[in-house]
Parts: sequence; structure tokens; C-alpha cells
Amino acid sequence: MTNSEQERWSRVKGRLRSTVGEDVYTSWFARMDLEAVQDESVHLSVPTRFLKSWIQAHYAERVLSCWQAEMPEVHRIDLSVRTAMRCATPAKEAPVAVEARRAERGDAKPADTRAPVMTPVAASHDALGGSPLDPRLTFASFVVGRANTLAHAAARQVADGRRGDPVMFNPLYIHAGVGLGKTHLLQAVTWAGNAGGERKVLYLTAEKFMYGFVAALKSQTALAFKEALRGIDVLVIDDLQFLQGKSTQAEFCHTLNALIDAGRQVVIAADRPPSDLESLDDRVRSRLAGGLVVEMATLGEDLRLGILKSRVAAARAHHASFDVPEPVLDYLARSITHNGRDLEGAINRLLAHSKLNNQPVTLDMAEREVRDLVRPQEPKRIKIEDIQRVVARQYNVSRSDLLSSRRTANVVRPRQVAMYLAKTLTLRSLPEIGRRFGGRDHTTVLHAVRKIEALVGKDTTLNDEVEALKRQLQD
Ligand SMILES: Nc1ncnc2c1ncn2[C@@H]1O[C@H](COP(=O)(O)OP(=O)(O)OP(=O)(O)O)[C@@H](O)[C@H]1O
Repeated sequence: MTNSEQERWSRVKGRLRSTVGEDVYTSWFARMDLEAVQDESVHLSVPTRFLKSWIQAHYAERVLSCWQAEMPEVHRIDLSVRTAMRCATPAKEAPVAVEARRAERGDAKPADTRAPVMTPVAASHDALGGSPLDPRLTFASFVVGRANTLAHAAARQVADGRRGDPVMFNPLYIHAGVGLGKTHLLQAVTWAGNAGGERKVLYLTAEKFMYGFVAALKSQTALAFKEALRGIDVLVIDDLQFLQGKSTQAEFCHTLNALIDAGRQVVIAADRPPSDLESLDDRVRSRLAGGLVVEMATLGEDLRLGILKSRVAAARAHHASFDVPEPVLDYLARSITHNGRDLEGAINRLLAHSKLNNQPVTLDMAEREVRDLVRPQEPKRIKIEDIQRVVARQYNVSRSDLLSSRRTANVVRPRQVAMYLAKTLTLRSLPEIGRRFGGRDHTTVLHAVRKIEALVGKDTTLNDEVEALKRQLQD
């Protein structure tokens, strides 16, 4: 960009500042950059999609008229979102970790507060042909709680590994429902793993892997593509459920095998466990299941509160006057139960509303603004047959085993779990549950319920199994 364009841009910003006022300017335009001036169009960029849509919806005309005051020939403003790499530099944009209570008490805690060294990481990752990385998705901004402790620890271990270290679990396979932090964790591994400069960590979405491979095949550079992939230390693949096509899958399988056999680490995320990736062939599924498979559970209330606090802290880095009182945070954490994306959306709305109307955030305002993000609490009606079917599948027994009088351990425990779920997820009485489980006495059901209640408090594996079953039944 020429000096005269820069000067003109400074004058346009000055005009904008005086038309909208200092506050609005700082909130919405301070991070807007001039990319290029071409004929009658000016190309500007902002770091987030949210800023882009807000400016387009509310200030497009004003931005244009400020430009026209400087350059009457301008007829069009193009606004785009800067790629993650370009906006990664400023230290003030480093994610802010929040103070929270300890995970041992079931609470969420910030993972660590190391500020990532982003620019060189982004540049070298870019050179490797990786998918875009979001500078906000780091370990520092990832909130750890009961739902994701294991996944976080495994991811941290991968990120902290050094070239030549023995690989502990390969591949590391993380699965979770929508918006529960898979991409966040995978990108955190990529940022942190690349930070030392010693290893090459490549983050690719399955789609990018697919198109990269297809493009390489077309341009007859497939061999180079494969070699490039095999030359990296850690391959991180996101959204594996989208991997389609026989030849891409075969290639993925070869790459996976080649990397694992060469002692390189592979990290994968998908929205389901390997066994449920129906479009993949058996070889790939079994290779995926052969490492460490970790599920991230739905976000508990403490974790949701931790994420909200972290988002508010991050927003305050740019909007110092923005404050969300504790009761509002508690309300949001209690009512927005679905996923991390909705939590982020809620904070963005409160920020926008309070900035635009110049009003403090109150409980009333929050209730109004996030109404559509609050899901009705009405529980889905669950049938005892569904419970029996899902439990039988989980423990690899038949439904008739659950109803039978067999007392071998591999049947007794699933039967008790199923009775426990029948009591906690339906309104059926103990005698009725007994009848539906092969005509058992209500005291047998009571014994099973108490037994599992006591065990889930002590045995985390069983607790996770029970939680996963509940989710399957409630989804
Ligand atoms: N533990 C967490 N700590 C901080 N932020 C989180 C956490 N979990 C989720 N989030 C936030 O929630 C939003 C959605 O998370 P993310 O994109 O990682 O989900 P995902 O599991 O990859 O979803 P999808 O299946 O749709 O790809 C992001 O803004 C992310 O930063």
C-alpha cells in the first residue's frame, strides 16, 4: 500500500471517529484495516465474522460516505474477514485465561496462561498447507472441567512432546457432540506443538485433506502431496466424519499407517466414535480405535460458567467497560446448556447490546437477548425398551439377557445399569420397572438403583459410561 493511501486511510478513520463518536469507533472500527484501493472499490478487513456482519448491517453507509468525502470516485466498500494468520500478531489479542475453582471439586479451571507465540507458527503452518488456525483457540483459553479432563491431558501431552520422544498413544482420537470444543482442542495442540519450532504440526480438516489429495491427483503431484504429509511430526485431522470417497479413504489409511509406523503422532477429532464412522472401511476404523479414544462429554454447568467468564475476560481486553454481573453469568450458565458456540453467541449479543445502547448488562436484558438460545427444559420421554436396547448394545449383551435370570457378572452389571436408568430417566415405579425386567421384585430394582448410585460416585469409568448412555437416550 502506498503512503498516500495510508494517509488517506488515516483521514477516513478520523472522519469515521468524529461521525460515530470515540466509543463506537473503538468498539467497532479500531481493528478495521485497509487492504487495497482499486478503481472505485475500497477493500477493508476486520478480524471476525461478527464484526463484519455488524459493520455491514449498521455502518456500511457511513463508512462509504467517509471514503467518498476523501475520494469521491469510490462507490463500493468490500469488507472481508482477515484470515486467522494475519490477525494473529498483536499481544493484546492473546486470549485471557480466567480464574476459576479447581476441577478436583468438579469445577472448571483454566488450562494454562501461556501466551502463544503465534506469528511464526502461523506462517510455517501456512507454508505446510494447513487449514486456517484461529489465534483464539489455544490451551490458554481452553477451560478444563470434568467433561474434558482426559482429552485435555492427552492433547497437552501430545503438544508438549519432543521430536524423538516415544509416542504414547497413536492415534489420539477425540470425539464429542457439536460445539463441545474438539476444534478448539485440536487447534490448541497445533499452536502449542509448533511453538517451539522443533516439530512440524499440521492441522487439516478432513475436507481440506480430501481436496488437497484430489487436487494433487488432478495435477499429478499426488506423490509429492503424500511425501509432504509424511514429512511432518504431528498430523492433526479435524471433522473426520466428513472424509468421503474410496480413494481418499484409502489414501488417508496409507498416510495414517505410514505416519504411525514411522513413530509420528496423529490426532483426530470427529463427532462420533470410530466404530460409528459408517462410511469408513473396517481397516481404517480398527486402526483409529487402536490408539487412545477419548470422549468429551456435554459441558457441565461449571464448565459453561468457566467458558462464559473466559469469553467476558477476552471481550474486556477490547471493551474495558464491558461487564457481566455474576447473577447474569449464573443465569446464562444454567440456561444455555447446549454447546460452547451458543455461550459465545450469548456473550457477543450482550456485548453488542450494551455497547450500542450504552447500557449496563442486566438480568432482564440477558433474558431478552438470549431467549432463543435457551432450550426448553422439557425432558424427552424415554421408554424402558429404548433403555434396554441401548444398554444391551453398549455392553454387548442381548436384550433377552437383561430380562433373563442369568446371574453372570457380564449380565448383572448391565442389568443394574439399565434398571438405574429406568428409574432416573422415566417416571415408572419400582414395581413396574421390576415387571419390565423379566418380572423381578421391586426390592431387586431398588438394590440395583442404590448400587449404581453408589458406584458412579467412585468409579469414573462407570460414571462416564452411564453419562454417555444418558446422552444417547436423551438426544
Ligand atoms: N472447554 C472449552 N473451553 C473454552 N471454550 C470452549 C470449550 N469448549 C467449547 N468451547 C467454545 O465453544 C465453541 C465451539 O467449540 P468448537 O468449535 O471447538 O466445537 P467442536 O466440537 O469442534 O464443534 P463441531 O462439531 O461443530 O465442529 C468455540 O467457540 C470454543 O472456543
